[in-house]
Amino acid sequence: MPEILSNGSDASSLLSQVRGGTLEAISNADMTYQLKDRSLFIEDAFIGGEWTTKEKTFEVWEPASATVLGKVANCDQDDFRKAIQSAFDAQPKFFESTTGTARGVMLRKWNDLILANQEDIALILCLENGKTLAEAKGEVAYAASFISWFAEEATRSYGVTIPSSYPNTSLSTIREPIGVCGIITPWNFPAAMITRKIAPALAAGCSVVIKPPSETPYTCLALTKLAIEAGLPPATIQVCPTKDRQAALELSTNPQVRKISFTGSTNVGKMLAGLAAKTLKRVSLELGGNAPVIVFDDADIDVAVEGVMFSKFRCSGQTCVCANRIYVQSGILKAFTERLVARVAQLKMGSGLDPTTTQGPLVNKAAVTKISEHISDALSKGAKVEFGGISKDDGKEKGFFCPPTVLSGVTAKMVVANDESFGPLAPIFEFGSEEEVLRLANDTEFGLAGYFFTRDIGKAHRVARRLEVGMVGVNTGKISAAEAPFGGVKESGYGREGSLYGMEEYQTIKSITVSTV
Ligand SMILES: NC(=O)c1ccc[n+]([C@@H]2O[C@H](COP(=O)([O-])OP(=O)(O)OC[C@H]3O[C@@H](n4cnc5c(N)ncnc54)[C@H](O)[C@@H]3O)[C@@H](O)[C@H]2O)c1
Ligand SMILES: O=CCCC(=O)O
Repeated sequence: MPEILSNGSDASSLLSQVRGGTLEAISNADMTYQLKDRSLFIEDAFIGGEWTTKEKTFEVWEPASATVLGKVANCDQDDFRKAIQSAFDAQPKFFESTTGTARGVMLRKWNDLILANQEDIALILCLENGKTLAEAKGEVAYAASFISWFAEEATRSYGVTIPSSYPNTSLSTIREPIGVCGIITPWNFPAAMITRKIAPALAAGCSVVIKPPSETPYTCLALTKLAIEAGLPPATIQVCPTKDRQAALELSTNPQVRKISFTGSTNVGKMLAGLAAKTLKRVSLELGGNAPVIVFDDADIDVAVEGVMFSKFRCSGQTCVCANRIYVQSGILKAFTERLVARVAQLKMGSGLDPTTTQGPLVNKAAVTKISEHISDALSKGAKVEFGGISKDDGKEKGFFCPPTVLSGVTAKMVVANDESFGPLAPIFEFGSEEEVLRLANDTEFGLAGYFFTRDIGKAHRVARRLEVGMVGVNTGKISAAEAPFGGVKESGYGREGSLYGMEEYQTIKSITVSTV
């Protein structure tokens, strides 16, 4: 196996300077990183418009050094109840006292403050999530793009007039905020998964109670501080970090919450939807994926390789829309595999703070173990390692590092064909015909994203329609943007985020019939 892990030890010495919530200055031989605004590193909950210190805390880890970064307030059920009550009281006042334009102005200001603090937020995000600083900066900009998008959409919340079948009667509709929204998000995009939900909720006039991921709560707390500075009424945003999952379930059961928006794993999503059904809450679910990438014989191989690199290795493979299965047609299998391996060999694993790193660590040890298990299972059933391999745990390296790996000869019988790896594992399957690959690609309970590469325009339209997914990339691995509807079909969930549809998820339609006599 080639030597990939080059600077894990640098990472650990570098990160050893920021233990225990003293995130002041981080430096190594080549660079000095410093939070310009130290007050963005917050360990409290935000309940009822107040920063709330808790005696009980939970540890947040740095994946790059496998050590504790700090300790954050661990909210209990009572905290959730208080937060929900406060959001419930604040919401009608917020909607009635603001126009869509006024909410848009606040959101715009929040967007501007986030961009003004992009470097600080990216540093916090990089430390708690592990992704590279460059990716973290990209995520902060991506997160802000949802806020600026919904700042505009806030002014475009239209009703319709409907010709009434009754004489002398006018019939029209208005859109109203659904009420208090419970927001539960994962660690892989600590900023963007939150803004993609709360920007449309606030634009619609809702209030929100957020349970940020316990692995990455700091980014959410920094964003919240800036939201309040931007003028959003404090009680419209409540943040309850917790490691107590039972306490967080209050969001799914409390009748004052009218909507749950969840991004995360399919099993947890199903459980939350079941609980929310008891009080008939509206639910949006952005769940797991098992994205196929299909490379047809007629594809431009370089374009396909770059598309796979982006889709597979973004956030070290920990993206719900990441390529999970790479189907390559027989005629170009050898050429594609060689070029993909050459590109993967250029990746460099290490601390996200090192500017030469392209692949940060995975979120925790369990994530690394899962990839090792997928590789072992595939090898035991006949797959071959083209690059990388099982992560060596020789005790020398700290951090949850996992080498980027390419496997060939992968088949539908292997675990990786059916289970989301959520890591830097690129398994290559060979296929013969379009019909065969569509059957294989759709043979999964998931349906989030799918990608394919071809230069045949007829095939492009045909295959895009036949893939059973919510989002398709044709000749590209880049499909995410504020203006693009984001969401899945089948067990990847329901509801759409971003785009012209995103705000509808947080609104109800009221019809008003007026007799004009
Ligand atoms: N479709 C999408 O848009 C999208 C985006 C990102 C991640 N994901 C999916 O998320 C998964 C990875 O994220 P994860 O491991 O953090 O998922 P997860 O389901 O374990 O956790 C997601 C969130 O739910 C909380 N949670 C977990 N169990 C809970 C419980 N019993 N009660 C209340 N809250 C609970 C977590 O603390 C976290 O905040 C992957 O499957 C990935 O595909 C989907
Ligand atoms: O991981 C899921 C979300 C990533 C994205 O928005 O592209």
